[in-house]
Amino acid sequence: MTDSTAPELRVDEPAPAWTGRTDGQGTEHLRWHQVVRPYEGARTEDRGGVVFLGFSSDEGVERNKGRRGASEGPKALRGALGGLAVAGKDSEIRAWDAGTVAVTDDRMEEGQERLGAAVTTLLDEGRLPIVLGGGHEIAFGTYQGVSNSVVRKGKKLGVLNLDAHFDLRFDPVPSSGTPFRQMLEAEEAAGTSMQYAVLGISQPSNTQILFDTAEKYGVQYMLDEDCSVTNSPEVRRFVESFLDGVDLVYLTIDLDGLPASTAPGVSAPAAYGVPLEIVQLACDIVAASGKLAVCDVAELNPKYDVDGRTARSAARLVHRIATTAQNTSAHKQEEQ
Ligand SMILES: N=CN[C@@H](CCC(=O)O)C(=O)O
Ligand SMILES: [Mn+2]
Ligand SMILES: [Mn+2]
Repeated sequence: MTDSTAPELRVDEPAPAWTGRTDGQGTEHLRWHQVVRPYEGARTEDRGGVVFLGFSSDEGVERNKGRRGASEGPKALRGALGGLAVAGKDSEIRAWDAGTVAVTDDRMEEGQERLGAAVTTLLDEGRLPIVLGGGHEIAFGTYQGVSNSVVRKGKKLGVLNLDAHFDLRFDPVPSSGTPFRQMLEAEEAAGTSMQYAVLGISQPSNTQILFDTAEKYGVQYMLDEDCSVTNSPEVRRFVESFLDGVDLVYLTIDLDGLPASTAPGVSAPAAYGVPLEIVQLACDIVAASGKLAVCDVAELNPKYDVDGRTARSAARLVHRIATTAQNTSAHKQEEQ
């Protein structure tokens, strides 16, 4: 049973009904829309499992001079994931939808705080929160959630960003381009320790000052050009070495790290990009490590998507992470 004194999770929009093709009710027919149930806070009896949480926001991308539309990302991602088939014969997948935190008007910071509070509640209950964005300002909300959770206490946090961009901008106004600088500054102020790593950096999409900032903060990164499928052993080494140096991981996926052919529905499509195979490999390694605390997916912009490609790619990654993480001991139902 969950702790009846645990705070209720507060969102702005309730979980929608999940939909998708239905082939039958037996476990051999299962798709995600038949598995995901509305999350009921302290009334949700067992622990563990995955909880999806939407973060609907355009404000960070707007402030960062990008293209609006990511606020519709949670809806598109739920829609794409709903129709995917659950893996395996006797699936142990347990998944809930807690609804959506929505940024209204320009009140982005308030939304990030509400997202953080929701993520903290879920982490403190032993869940794996998977947050569906929303612009990459989602990251400073998710980060607040993990930082304030009991799971973080005394642990070195690793933040792995799969992204073409560092998002370490020094702009005075927070946006989708600043969350990791905000985190690193918060860690400095709190005297806590965090390692930031990025897979897929596009050199032409990041000015020299961003590389200088990355160096100042000891950021580990690999360029998109070095993330080809033939170079997958080096990618594996990079991710494993990052994992070795931290206790707990926050994995954040910015879909603009994928090639524009795979992910056209973003504010800043990638001319080069990291192949889906490699992004999935990184996700697999992290999800199977037992260190994954929380994950989010950012920048899905259905307005610019083509045939739902970006939503489908994102859904496939979420499917993979949720499945792999639940097959590792860390997120299996606690045996008490
Ligand atoms: N979160 C996105 N960040 C990128 C956007 C780049 C662009 O719009 O071209 C950045 O600030 O560098
Ligand atoms: Mn990006
Ligand atoms: Mn980003």
